[in-house]
Order: sequence, then structure tokens, then C-alpha cells
Amino acid sequence: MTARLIDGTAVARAVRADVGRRVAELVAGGGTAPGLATVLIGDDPASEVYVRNKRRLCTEAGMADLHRHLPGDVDQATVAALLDELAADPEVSGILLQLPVPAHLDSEALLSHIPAEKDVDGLSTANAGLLAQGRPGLRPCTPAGVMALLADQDVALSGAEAVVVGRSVLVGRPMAQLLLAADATVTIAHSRTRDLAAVCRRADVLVVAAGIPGLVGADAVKPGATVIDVGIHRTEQGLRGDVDLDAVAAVAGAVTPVPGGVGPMTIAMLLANTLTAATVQQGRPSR
Ligand SMILES: Nc1nc2c(c(=O)[nH]1)N[C@@H](CN(C=O)c1ccc(C(=O)N[C@@H](CCC(=O)O)C(=O)O)cc1)CN2
Repeated sequence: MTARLIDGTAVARAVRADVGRRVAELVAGGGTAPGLATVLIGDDPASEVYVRNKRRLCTEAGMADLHRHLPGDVDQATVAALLDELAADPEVSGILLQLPVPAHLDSEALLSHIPAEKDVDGLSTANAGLLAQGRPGLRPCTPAGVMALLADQDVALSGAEAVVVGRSVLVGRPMAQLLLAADATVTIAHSRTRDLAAVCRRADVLVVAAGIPGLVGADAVKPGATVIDVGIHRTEQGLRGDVDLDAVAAVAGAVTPVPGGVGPMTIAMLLANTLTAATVQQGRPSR
């Protein structure tokens, strides 16, 4: 079997085009263009690429780019004060603190300065709590992007066996909650899981967000399964994921490539969240 490659670049382009159309409608209807404040601390090269792309695509979708860049040696109080200022600024619809922050900063404490209604990354405890309770709220971008890819591919989730490898606050935990809300039977596996391959082989839908290059091979995949690779690693051979793509493609029914799979969806969902935040703040009906 040769798996179908899920084209995240194409799905993300369609999501961004839809967001752009809805931003234009909002403005034409007397509303204000959403404003996205990305906050980058320091000069980590990968983070710089991600934030540059977020800013470019934000502008392309007709939103205001309200970016802030702080030096890598900035202190906790200065970052917290900036987040408070952005929280109080009516031109700012959404705030995103690019992660990871330098090691001397406490990211959890900083995220608590972002109010839930402007938390377009869906990482505040308020939005995480709403997700855990199955109530509406802003969802973390990467897991929301995975759900959008699964919907685009018409992957049936109700009653399906879903295995999420990884338990991070950014991806693994919210991913499991979203799959659960879609009525999948969800298992969370992680670095201490015994016989990981056997657990993964149960999955109709396998989402791998472990941060270990090539962790999942063909032996961990049920024939015909849908495999979603959230990992992204810069190697001498180029960008690679947590999944051994060539080996897994021989067994799976569908698989996301790296690059061009989940990554582009992360930014598309950020723009969708920013539009949702703006429409709610402006008292307009949101989808
Ligand atoms: N505050 C946040 N920080 C981080 C998040 C996040 O969702 N919120 N996620 C990741 C990084 N990330 C977004 O910030 C991200 C990662 C990858 C991509 C992407 O488009 N990848 C491309 C390849 C691009 C390249 O590296 O050349 C792909 O996979 O095709 C977008 C965003 C950690 N931090």
C-alpha cells in the first residue's frame, strides 16, 4: 500500500483565503480589521522564521500586524508589562507569545497575562479549561489544524481509536481533548509508555507529537491508518518529522508529510482564531 499524502499547504491556503474573505466582510460591514500582536523574545532562528511567516500571512489576510520584538536578555517584569499593555489595547484582537521563551523566563506566568478573549494561541488556563469541559473557546492552533486536516480528508472520528503520542500543553493534551470531543476513543502515549509500537498499532488515527525524529516506523502503524506527524526537526537531510515517512507510507492509508503537512495549518488556524477573537470583541456573530 502507498499512503495518500495529505497536503497541508493546500488546506492551509484555503483556510487563509476564507479568513481573508471574512476579514473583508467584517470591514465592509463597518467593523475593524483584526489586529494580531506577535511577541518574539530573542533571536532563535526557527522562531524568527515562524513569526516572520505569521506576520506576512496576517497582513495578507487583511489584518493589522502589531508585532513586538524584545531582546533575549529581557526580564520577566518587562515582558509581563508589555503583555498587560497589549491586553488593554483595543487595537489588539489577539496576542501570541512565541514559544519557547529564553530559559530565564517563566512562560506559564507570562501566558497568564494574556486575557482569554485575546488568547489566540488557546494556551491560557481559561481556554484550556473550556476545552477540557467541551465548551466553546479559542483552541490551540496546531491541534485545531490537525482537526481541520482530518475533516478535510473526511476521516471518521466517532468511535474511532485515536492514539496521541506526546503530552505537551501545546499539542498532545489539547489534541487528545479535541479528538475526545469528536467522539474518538483516545489514548495518550508518551515517553514512559510500555511497548509504544503496540499501543500505536491500535490507532485508526495516530497523531505523533513526541519531538523525537523518526520515532514512529512502519511497525507502529495499523494498515490503512491515518498518520499525522506534528514533529519538525532540522536535520542534515532537511526538515524531518517524528514519523519515518517512507516506511510509514508503505502501511498507512494517509499520512502528513514534513514539511507541508501540519506546520502550515498552525499559522492558518492562528489567523482563524484572531478573526474569531476580533468578531467576538466587536460584538458580531462569529462562526
Ligand atoms: N506560541 C506558539 N509557539 C509555538 C507554536 C505555537 O503554536 N504557538 N508552535 C511551534 C512553532 N510554530 C508556530 O509557532 C510553527 C511551526 C511550523 C510551521 C510551519 O509552517 N512549518 C513548515 C516548515 C517551515 C520551516 O521551518 O521552514 C512545514 O511544516 O511545512 C509553522 C509554525 C512552536 N512554537
